[in-house]
Amino acid sequence: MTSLFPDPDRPFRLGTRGSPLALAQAELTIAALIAAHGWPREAIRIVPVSTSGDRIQDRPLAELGGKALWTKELDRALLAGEIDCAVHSMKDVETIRPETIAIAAMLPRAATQDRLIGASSIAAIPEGAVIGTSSPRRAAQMKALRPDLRTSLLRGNVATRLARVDSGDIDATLLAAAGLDRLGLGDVGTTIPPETLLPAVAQGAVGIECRADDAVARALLQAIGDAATEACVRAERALLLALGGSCHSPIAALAQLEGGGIRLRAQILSEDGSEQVSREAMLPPDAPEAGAMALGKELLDEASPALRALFHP
Ligand SMILES: NCc1[nH]cc(CCC(=O)O)c1CC(=O)O
Repeated sequence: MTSLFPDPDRPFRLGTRGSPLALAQAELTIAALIAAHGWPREAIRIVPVSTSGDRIQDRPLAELGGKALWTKELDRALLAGEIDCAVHSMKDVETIRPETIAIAAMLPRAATQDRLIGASSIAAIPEGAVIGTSSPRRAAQMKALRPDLRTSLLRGNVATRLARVDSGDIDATLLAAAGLDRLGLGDVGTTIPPETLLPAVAQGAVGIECRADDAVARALLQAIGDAATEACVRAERALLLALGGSCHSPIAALAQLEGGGIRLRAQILSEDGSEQVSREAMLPPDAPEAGAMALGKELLDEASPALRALFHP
């Protein structure tokens, strides 16, 4: 299609949070756009946008209002026409987006697993040790596997979290392998397989949003979208929607292409890990949403009333 870009006077403005991980994800997006469209680097300008999630570090995300903390300032800049697209970790993007904003593309998914920092395996974590995490999923999963462990709130960017383990403030933590890899920390920590720790919805996926009515940006971004990633993340997000979709409740899910279908594994847990329900389903890759939502309902049907009460479908 014909487009305004590249035009040195009108670069494609790419909005991103300013954290090192967000900037690394912005650079991956820029590399994909350059490769797809043959643009010079100057055709794209990074516009850093500070979000409430970046500014408030001392309280759990769930308490502060959830994932909107990562998106609302970027949404505003997008809708105000200050940026042409916004790059996000899909894990941090709310399940229900404004109708005026479209998820135009997702980059090929990176590693989906968590890595354990501070011990060589979950079994090797000392008795009674403190796991730093701000994720209800990780806290519940660790307590399910090791009821002797305690958890303490750990927020901040990846470097801050690693430093808290190094300083001995906490004994161990879990971080997304994707984030560590993107920061050049591929050798940090032990990768835990999904059979042991099922990851968060959309972990490892980078999504790029634009205004829903911006056909030019949408087409430019669609060229860098990875269909397999988009189908799998759509399935995981539909499951999250059926469960009431928030980061307040311990929910884990992983969709992967397998033998021409999508295999969706899902788990919900009580906050202390004492109860967990796991289910999986094979879904059609072209329309996984209905089956994913049905799987979410199955999980809730199987849960005790106390566990079900954590969710708001
Ligand atoms: N909630 C923070 C967040 N959002 C996305 C990632 C990692 C990158 C990804 O999952 O794609 C992280 C850090 C972490 O969980 O270790």
